[in-house]
Amino acid sequence: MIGLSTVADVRAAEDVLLARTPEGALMQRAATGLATVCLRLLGRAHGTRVTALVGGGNNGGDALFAGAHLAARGARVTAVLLDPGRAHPAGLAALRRAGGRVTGPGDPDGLDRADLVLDGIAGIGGRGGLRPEAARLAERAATGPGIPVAVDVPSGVDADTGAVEGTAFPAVHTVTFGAVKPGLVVGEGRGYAGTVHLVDIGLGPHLARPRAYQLTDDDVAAHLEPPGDGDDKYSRGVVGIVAGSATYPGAAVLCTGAALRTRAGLVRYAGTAADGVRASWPEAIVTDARPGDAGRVQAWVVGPGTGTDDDARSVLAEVLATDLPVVVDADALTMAAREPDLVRRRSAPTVLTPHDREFARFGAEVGADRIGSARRLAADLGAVVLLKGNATVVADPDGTAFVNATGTTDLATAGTGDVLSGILGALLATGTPPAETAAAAAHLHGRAGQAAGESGPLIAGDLVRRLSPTVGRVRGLGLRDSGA
Ligand SMILES: NC(=O)C1=CN([C@@H]2O[C@H](COP(=O)(O)OP(=O)(O)OC[C@H]3O[C@@H](n4cnc5c(N)ncnc54)[C@H](O)[C@@H]3O)[C@@H](O)[C@H]2O)[C@@H](O)CC1
Ligand SMILES: Nc1ncnc2c1ncn2[C@@H]1O[C@H](COP(=O)(O)OP(=O)(O)O)[C@@H](O)[C@H]1O
Ligand SMILES: [K+]
Repeated sequence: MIGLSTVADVRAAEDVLLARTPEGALMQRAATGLATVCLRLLGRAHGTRVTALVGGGNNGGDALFAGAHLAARGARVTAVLLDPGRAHPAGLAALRRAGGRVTGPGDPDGLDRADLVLDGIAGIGGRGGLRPEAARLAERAATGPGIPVAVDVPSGVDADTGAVEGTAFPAVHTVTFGAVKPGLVVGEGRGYAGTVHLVDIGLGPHLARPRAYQLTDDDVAAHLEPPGDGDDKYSRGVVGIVAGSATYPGAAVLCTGAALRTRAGLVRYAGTAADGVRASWPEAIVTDARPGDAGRVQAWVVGPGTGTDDDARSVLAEVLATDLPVVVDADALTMAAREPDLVRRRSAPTVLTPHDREFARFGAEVGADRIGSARRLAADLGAVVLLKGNATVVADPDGTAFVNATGTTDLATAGTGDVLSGILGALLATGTPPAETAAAAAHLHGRAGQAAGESGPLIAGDLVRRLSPTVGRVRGLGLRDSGA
């Protein structure tokens, strides 16, 4: 797992480390790591042009020292000082010694010819939307030819939430120090950070235990282990699907197929789209009776395409009255938002899987702080909330959160959510902790999306078709990651 550390946690760890290291040592580690990534991106230093946008804090100091490293290797480095009176003195001196040029914000000509632009305007000390002069430079960098590289955090991005007010520096690469900050991987910030490179400056042992994580293939592989010698079709959990309707059988077919393709132990289906499911998936055990008559299961998925009429409501209430884990998706979310106590009174795990509009039905818009919003709803309902989006967020009622690292915008197509709930139900039936399981499902779903999107636009059925090879691939990558 990759821990995502808040600004407060990074500051606290830095304080401990700063007291134990010679003055300036941490900034040297940061700047050396930054220059190393820049050299890799440029391919060579000699003859290249680098423009550093330099604010009045330590983030600007990092940019100046990295600029000095690059200048010492033959790059033509120009530092544009936003606040000349407050530019990091030692960094400025180092850059000058190495032959770098220094200008002010009125003379940022270098931006139009740069091979690489370093954004050292503001890092974790940045507050609110970029000031006009900084915003102008960020916008010019966006249209210029140079590779935009953010120092620690793209300026204008809130490092904790990913919120962006107005303009932010549109990085293609972000070189971040000590720990990945949540704002680099979630919400709008994710789009501004590009590829995140983590430079180890020795903070690790001093960092508080993170409350948010990204899962890796290695972590997800642990949720996808093949059956053991002693397993049979029942032993690793049976999932029950309540989805679709006579008018909308598609959701039932996608959800059931996704469950089968994720962990094909045994999948039961109960609902009014039984004929469609039978025709598509002879492997599933199908009934058009109520969930209680479907046979024993270890987890339920309820909601995709069920509608919200009285019958659908009574089926939802029946499923939520069980002591089994339940995934509440789509139409079931609309009904649960009207009667949240159906969820609150449960003691078994519940996972809600809203997109933004479904989330808002529970009383508040998602807003710019997606992790915070998911955490609030999870705590309010005592349920895991999987908030879908470009970077899906999972929040446990205890505050632990996960931000998904996989996926593609190709997933923005009808029915892909039905596939996610099928995957999630299948994994939840194994009895693993619900929040991490939900995060694993989102990860696998994203990987299937990436695989299906490789050859062009995808439709939801392509995800189901790609699931088996994707499970195999994630298992394999997991083995490789863990060094086996
Ligand atoms: N504390 C440490 O030991 C280390 C800090 N490091 C660097 O230091 C950074 C934190 O430094 P600081 O605390 O000095 O703060 P920053 O340099 O991140 O931010 C403060 C500067 O940003 C400007 N600023 C803030 N909001 C702005 C806005 N909306 N528009 C325009 N300008 C704005 C301020 O005027 C000030 O010049 C980290 O992000 C990292 O890059 C690294 O060198 C590693 C070691
Ligand atoms: N822009 C996007 N980038 C990445 N993933 C997206 C994007 N838009 C949607 N998705 C993903 O696609 C899925 C859509 O689910 P949902 O909205 O429930 O669709 P449906 O109800 O049609 O099945 C979710 O997993 C979501 O995270
Ligand atoms: K920055």
